[in-house]
Amino acid sequence: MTESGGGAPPSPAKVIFGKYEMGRLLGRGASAKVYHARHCPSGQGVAVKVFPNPRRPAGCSAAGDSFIREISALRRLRHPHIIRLHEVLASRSKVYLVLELAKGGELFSRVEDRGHLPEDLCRRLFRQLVSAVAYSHSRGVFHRDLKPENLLLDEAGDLKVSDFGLAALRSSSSSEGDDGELLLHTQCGTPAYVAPEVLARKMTGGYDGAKADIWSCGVILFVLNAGYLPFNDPNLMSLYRKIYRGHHRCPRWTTPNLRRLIARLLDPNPDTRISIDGILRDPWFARDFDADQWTALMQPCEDAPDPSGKPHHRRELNAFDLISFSAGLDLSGLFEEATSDRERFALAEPVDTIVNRLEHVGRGEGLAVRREGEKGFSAVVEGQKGDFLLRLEVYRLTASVAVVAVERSAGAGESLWNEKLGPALRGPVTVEAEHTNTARRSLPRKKSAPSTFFHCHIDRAKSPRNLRL
Ligand SMILES: Nc1ncnc2c1ncn2[C@@H]1O[C@H](COP(=O)(O)OP(=O)(O)OP(=O)(O)O)[C@@H](O)[C@H]1O
Repeated sequence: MTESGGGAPPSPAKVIFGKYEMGRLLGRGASAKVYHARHCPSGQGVAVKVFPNPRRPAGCSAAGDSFIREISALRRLRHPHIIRLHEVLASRSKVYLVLELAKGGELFSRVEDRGHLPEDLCRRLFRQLVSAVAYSHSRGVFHRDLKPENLLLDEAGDLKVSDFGLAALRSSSSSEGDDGELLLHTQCGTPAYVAPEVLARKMTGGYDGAKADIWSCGVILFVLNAGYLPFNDPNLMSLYRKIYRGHHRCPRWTTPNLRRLIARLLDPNPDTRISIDGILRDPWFARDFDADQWTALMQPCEDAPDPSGKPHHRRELNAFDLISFSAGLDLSGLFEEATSDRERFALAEPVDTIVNRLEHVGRGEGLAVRREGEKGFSAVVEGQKGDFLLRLEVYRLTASVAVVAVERSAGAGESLWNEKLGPALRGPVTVEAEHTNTARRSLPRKKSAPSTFFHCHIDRAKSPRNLRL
């Protein structure tokens, strides 16, 4: 939702992480607030989406899940009509997504202002939307919350799809082209834009994320052309009934070809609903269509130099990887303050190297170090009389990156960790932040440690030139 009249900034000229000057509130949604900000070194305008601390149980719409989904989705996507994620920053209490700024605001406001849009403009925006959706699907990302409020505009009035907080991702292990196998079960989205099979998921045992997004594109096309929703009712059950039936009435100015395409998009049966390929062949969509431009738009964008002008050295791990590669691995501890008996941090080393070093140092101190566990590695360090001192769990994130979880007993365990094992394990290899020589991406060990415990940089990519539809 856009803030009318502009909200107050979080605090006057507040600069976060030493490089983003926070400005006015651009909008707020269920899970986050979005601020205008200026990247101080380059002066470039950005949008900073601020999520609260995700210390919460998993769920479809709450903030914790939402930002992980959004990061995971956006890191796969580089497309001129999808909002670009520049950087992820985190403090103990908040996660910040630094996003490309959409200077033109929400498409929704444009439709509200003008009542409805002329047919040629509908076609241009719809093509841009379909190109973004087709590209996302080809990269295994299903948006699941497509609606005009999530469609932003840039300065030139071109479309930018945003808010992937409800997206579903096909696991990278599944092969390309098996979209049909990704049957989803979670009911997400905004009722007026949600496909009938999503509402009926309990009966069908799942739905196809690609077909559900295509339905939402149909609702959006209808809204652009009509200026009102195809299915609307203050009573939710009546609304659902209208959606199941798929009955809609196009305004009188709708041309026959557009009417036919809308009917094929708003087909309540996902099996007979038009596919992306069908849309490309549709006469209304295909009018003056440039197939070469389309093909180019489906290619991932190339990388571009860092906006700060510094050479960018891509590292194997950054905070962003920590979050988005963490499926199945509980990294919630990374967002909690370290306590005196427990902490977690990441190391840019293979699991085996870490455990070997732990054994080496531990034995040098006359301690027993036992390896155990199958999930990742657990190493238990015991004192000479067999009393428990430390438990370390070392999880593999990538071949050369691991997360270490430490639990220690009070007294001897704590001093052993602080004075010997901790420094020996962390050594000089703790993952360092991009653009800073001193900051470390490990959790702070002591209360005096800075509140920023990691940040990362995400490659910016060039938009292919002349590829706007
Ligand atoms: N990149 C951006 N550039 C400009 N404005 C933006 C940007 N991203 C978001 N906004 C504004 O902030 C509002 C809220 O953002 P967004 O929809 O991403 O938040 P959310 O909490 O994920 O929403 P939801 O309630 O749909 O989950 C948007 O509707 C839009 O007005």
